[in-house]
Amino acid sequence: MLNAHTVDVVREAEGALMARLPEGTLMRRAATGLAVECARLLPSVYGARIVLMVGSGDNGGDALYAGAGLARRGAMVRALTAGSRVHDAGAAALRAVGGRVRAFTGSGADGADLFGADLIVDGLLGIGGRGGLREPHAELAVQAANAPAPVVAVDLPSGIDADTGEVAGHAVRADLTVTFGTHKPGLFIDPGSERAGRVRLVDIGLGPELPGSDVLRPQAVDIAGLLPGSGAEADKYRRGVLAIRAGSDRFRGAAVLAVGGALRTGVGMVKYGGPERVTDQVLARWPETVAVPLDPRRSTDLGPGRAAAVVVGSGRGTDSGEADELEAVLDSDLPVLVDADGLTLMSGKDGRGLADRVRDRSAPTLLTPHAGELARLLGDVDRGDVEARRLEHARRAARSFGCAVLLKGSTTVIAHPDAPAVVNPTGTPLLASAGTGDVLSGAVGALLASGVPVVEAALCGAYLHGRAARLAHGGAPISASDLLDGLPLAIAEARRAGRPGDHHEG
Ligand SMILES: NC(=O)C1=CN([C@@H]2O[C@H](COP(=O)(O)OP(=O)(O)OC[C@H]3O[C@@H](n4cnc5c(N)ncnc54)[C@H](O)[C@@H]3O)[C@@H](O)[C@H]2O)[C@@H](O)CC1
Ligand SMILES: Nc1ncnc2c1ncn2[C@@H]1O[C@H](COP(=O)(O)OP(=O)(O)O)[C@@H](O)[C@H]1O
Ligand SMILES: [K+]
Repeated sequence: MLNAHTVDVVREAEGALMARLPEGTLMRRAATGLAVECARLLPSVYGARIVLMVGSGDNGGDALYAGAGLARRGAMVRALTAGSRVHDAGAAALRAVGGRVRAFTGSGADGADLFGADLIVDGLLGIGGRGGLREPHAELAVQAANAPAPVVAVDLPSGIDADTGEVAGHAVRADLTVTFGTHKPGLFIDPGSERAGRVRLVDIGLGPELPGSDVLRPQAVDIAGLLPGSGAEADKYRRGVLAIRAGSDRFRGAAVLAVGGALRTGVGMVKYGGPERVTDQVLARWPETVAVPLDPRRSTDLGPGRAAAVVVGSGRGTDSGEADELEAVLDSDLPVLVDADGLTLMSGKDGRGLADRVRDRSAPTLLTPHAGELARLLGDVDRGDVEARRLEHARRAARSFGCAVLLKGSTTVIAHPDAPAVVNPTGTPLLASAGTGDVLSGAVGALLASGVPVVEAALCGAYLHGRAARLAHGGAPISASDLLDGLPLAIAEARRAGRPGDHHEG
């Protein structure tokens, strides 16, 4: 797992470490690591034209010291400063080895330097950044984006919120981010993560000072360890029975996709309950399904044999019959995944108290909203607020409903009231098509039915779902049905990553 820590935690850990070390040690370590990564991006350091964008804080200091190191190796380094002051010692170090330092004015000469650079280093703002970029920082970010050179962000791209990934206005778009000591949550979560490019962590000795993570991001090997039936975990989980209450006469495909998602992820048995015509279609595509034609659907009977988990809501409808069904499912003592129309019913103000039923459950519950559904569940925010600060809103919903929440979208985040948040690294815009969410609900449901704990099941399901999208057609566009063919490939890939000596980065 990759770890991320918030700004307050990083500052406290840095304070404790700095108190034990000679002054300037940490900045020297950071700048050395930064210079090494910059050099790697250049065909030759000697003669390379490097432009540093330097803000008034220590982030600018890191850039200046790294620039001095590169100038010592023959690079032509220019620093364009923004803000009221500049890190004096860093500027002196750069000047001492022939680098130039001047204030950015937006003149033609500044533009020419940026446009003619071989490499641009963004040392405008680090963890001290607050709110949207002010001028002239914003103008520098725009000019860097228009220049052809690769951009390396120092610690994090300037203009993204380190704790949330929020971007208010302009932000630097980096090809590579060199971050120090630990990852910052904003590097994992969109819109920030999308600005960060590749992320490299430089060890500055902070590890022993850091508490447990605020946010985790798994790698392939972590997923391998969670998958039922793989290696040492083989007898930990018993492949169980999953009951699926998805799809309706209007949305028959949702049932077919959810059942397929479960079967392809691996489950002992799927029991499908729904209207007769939908059931026929599910059986035609997946004859291994045990079908329970239900009409009326309010039946609480989950069919023959005891289910180990229930998926409810995808494409199901929001009439009173479906509300009855959701109520009955929530009253069971089984792990329950509530998706789509189930979430709409929970947000309803019809006095049924479905949200309270979720709060009162003692068995695990997982809500799987997209940003619009989460906004409706929370009631006092809109979709845009949720998309801007995904982690904050997923956490709020997890606390409010006392259960696990998987927030779908450009970065899928998973929150639970009693656990660190987890961010899925495999999301891809390939998934942004109708029906992919139904596949996800089936896949996560299968893991729940196999006994995987709720946060891990959500994470594993989202991870495999994202990999399946890429593997199904080698990165070419996919439909939700294609995703079903990608799932076995994704599972095989994760298993390979779990074999000793064959570890992949996630
Ligand atoms: N604290 C430490 O021990 C270490 C810190 N390091 C570096 O220091 C950075 C943090 O340095 P600072 O605390 O000086 O903070 P920053 O360098 O991130 O920025 C602080 C300055 O930016 C200005 N500012 C804030 N928001 C702005 C906005 N939206 N638009 C324009 N200006 C804005 C502030 O007025 C302040 O002058 C880290 O990100 C990292 O790069 C590293 O050298 C490693 C060690
Ligand atoms: N821009 C995006 N980048 C990555 N993943 C996305 C994006 N948009 C949607 N997704 C993913 O696609 C799936 C869509 O699910 P959902 O919103 O429920 O749609 P549907 O109900 O049509 O299946 C989710 O897994 C979500 O995380
Ligand atoms: K920066």
